[in-house]
Amino acid sequence: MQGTSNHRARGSDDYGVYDDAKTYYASEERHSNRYGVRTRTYSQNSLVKQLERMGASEPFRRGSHDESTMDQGRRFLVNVDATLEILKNQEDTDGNMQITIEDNGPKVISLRTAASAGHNRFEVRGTYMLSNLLQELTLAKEYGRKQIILDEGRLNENPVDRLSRLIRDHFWDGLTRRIDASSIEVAARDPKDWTDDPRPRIYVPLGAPEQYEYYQKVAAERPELRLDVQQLPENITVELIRDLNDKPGLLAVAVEKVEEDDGKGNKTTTLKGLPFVVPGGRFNELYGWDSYMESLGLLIHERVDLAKSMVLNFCFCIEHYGKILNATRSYYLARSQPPFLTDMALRVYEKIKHEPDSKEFLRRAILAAIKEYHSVWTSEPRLDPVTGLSRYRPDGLGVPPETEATHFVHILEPYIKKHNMGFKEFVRAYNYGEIKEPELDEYFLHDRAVRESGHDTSYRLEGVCANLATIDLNSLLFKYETDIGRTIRSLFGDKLIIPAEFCAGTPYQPGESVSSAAWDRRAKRRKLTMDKLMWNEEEGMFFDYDTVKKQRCTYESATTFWALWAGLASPKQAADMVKKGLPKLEMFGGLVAGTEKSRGELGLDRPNRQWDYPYGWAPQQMLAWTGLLRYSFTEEAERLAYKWLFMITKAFVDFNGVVVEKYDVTRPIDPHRVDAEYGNQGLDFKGVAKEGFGWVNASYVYGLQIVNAHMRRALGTLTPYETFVKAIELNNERAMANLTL
Ligand SMILES: OC[C@H]1O[C@H](O[C@H]2O[C@H](CO)[C@@H](O)[C@H](O)[C@H]2O)[C@H](O)[C@@H](O)[C@@H]1O
Ligand SMILES: [Ca+2]
Repeated sequence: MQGTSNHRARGSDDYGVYDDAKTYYASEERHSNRYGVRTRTYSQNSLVKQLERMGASEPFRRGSHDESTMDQGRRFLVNVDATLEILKNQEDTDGNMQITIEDNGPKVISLRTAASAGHNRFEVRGTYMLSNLLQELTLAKEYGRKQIILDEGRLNENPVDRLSRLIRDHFWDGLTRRIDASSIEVAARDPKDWTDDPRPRIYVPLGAPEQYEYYQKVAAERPELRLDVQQLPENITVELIRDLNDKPGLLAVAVEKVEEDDGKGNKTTTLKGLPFVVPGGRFNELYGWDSYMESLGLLIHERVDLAKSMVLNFCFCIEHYGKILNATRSYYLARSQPPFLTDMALRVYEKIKHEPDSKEFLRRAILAAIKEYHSVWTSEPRLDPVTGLSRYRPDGLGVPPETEATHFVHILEPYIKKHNMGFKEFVRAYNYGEIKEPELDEYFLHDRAVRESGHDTSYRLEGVCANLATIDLNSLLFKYETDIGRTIRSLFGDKLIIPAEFCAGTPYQPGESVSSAAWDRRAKRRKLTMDKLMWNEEEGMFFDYDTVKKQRCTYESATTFWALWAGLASPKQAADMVKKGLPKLEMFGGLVAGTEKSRGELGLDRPNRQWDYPYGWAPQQMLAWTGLLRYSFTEEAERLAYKWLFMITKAFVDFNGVVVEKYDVTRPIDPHRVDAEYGNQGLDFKGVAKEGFGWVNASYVYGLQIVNAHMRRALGTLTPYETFVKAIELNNERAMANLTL
């Protein structure tokens, strides 16, 4: 993988400068040699790798200069607590437990060198090195170290390498959850819980009796957890979901049976949760489209098992809850999120196809996707029967409880005044139908749809979303149709039998066989309808279609590029999008969610929305890069990826390793500062960031695969895109002049 090319391999007889924190700081031996005079004995394997990284070619010969060339640089002898104290008092001048370009300290600290047994000192300078020192010492302290021998390489590491390494070695693990006795405490925690007694609670579907029994046992054996185990009834109605809001809880997902040894040689069978990656911040459950984006990064980092188990968790959700949920909490039971299951399953399959059960894995995922396609996305209320296109339009009752407390204040205030009630009192009376307000019903119908769209919230969708056949959703469904058709044809002999358990909500009878032709027809029909109703050649963009007003919308959104990702656009449409659409949406840090013109004026009564200008989101970037590459717009894909990666890397360097949920792509200095809705997730850490944010982590490793090697190097030296381009042009001119033809 590109991202680790200049990192040292780990050998059992060797200390790697870039070892993960546990390996680095938990090793007694590494830090006990007070003078840092290590006799490096390189394993043959790590030696070969080291030489490869230095650009030497085989056959390698160990010459006399090897030891010095392989010297990893200076090492420091650091007293952890005392140095942390100095950093805190001297360098963290705004006291936020981070060292950033906004701190006004002297930006220099002198450390004792290990080779001199602490007699000599060396100065560590600048925000980046000092903040890395703070991060390293915070980790060292967590591992109980009082004194360490610290490699300078961990302080001045190329930032692209450092961030890639942190994502690979730390962030994925920090975001991984599984639901079973081993970790239910962490998995059940919900920072969004609004009740007075936010205790861990798990809801188990009726079709998973073993899990119900298992969690009851866990609750009985570990009363200190206060785990509340509830079984869901078969029929999950909107009234039930509303009633569960008094007792919100986690929803059970897939488990596997494993053998457990009780330590006395007795073997028993128990359940083990299939792991999944959560987005981060306040989002501590399995999400729909975040998981897809995360899987793109996980697959690059060879965490195939994790991506595979997320697909299996989605199959479980479709089988037991009828859909891939917005996320796995009781209050999300009625709504879904943008569907990506077929692409996710096919990417995992590509990685595991040599394994004996891989075909079965894919069959189950495709059957689940077929069920989801029919019963969720192409059934009413989501289906618009007139156009045959689909809309985000989930059922539900009342005010979504999981948003931040103040979110609906400005909407509800006039009604609260009218009924002369307090906020909570009004919300309850409205939710339970004691107060009828049809206008509010309409508002919340669209609000739920906005949240199902994943683009919560945006003026593109507010007050209208449930009526819109959006370009995003219909591109995704086109992708489902083409993926399903192609898979049935190429991998299942053009004949897929639908078992009884996948029939509910679909037009199929148990045992019926499905061929690719029907799926090809569906895709063709959708494309023709979308061309007719959504494409605007003059603007070079696809737009949403309002199925009630029967007109094309005008909001310019980055979702137009989803048509490229799905392969729905014609080559001419793709070229038009690049020529006319792209310039409207391309900013300093990559693609913006929508144009400023489309968002419109903001004011006291019209606050900004996080999925509008000037914010940029990882999924928009990733889908656009992939789509552009699909149509051979390599230069554009590379440029957009560079801009996004540059922005993330710069914020990472200047702001103590920060990686956040979304960025203000028009803000070169501090793009991580977002003052919209619930602010930004991923900012709130002390000393060292442990998780980043799921889809941004993924976009970083995925983007590094899109840019070329030149660009990657330029990113490592924080070269702005314009400077990089000028340097390339100059180089090209020189090369041209030197051409002797
Ligand atoms: O709690 C407010 C809203 O939060 C979620 O939406 C945002 O975070 C999700 C997780 O990263 C992401 O999938 C979504 O696109 C974001 O807008 C949640 O999905 C919403 O339903 C919820 O109301
Ligand atoms: Ca600070």
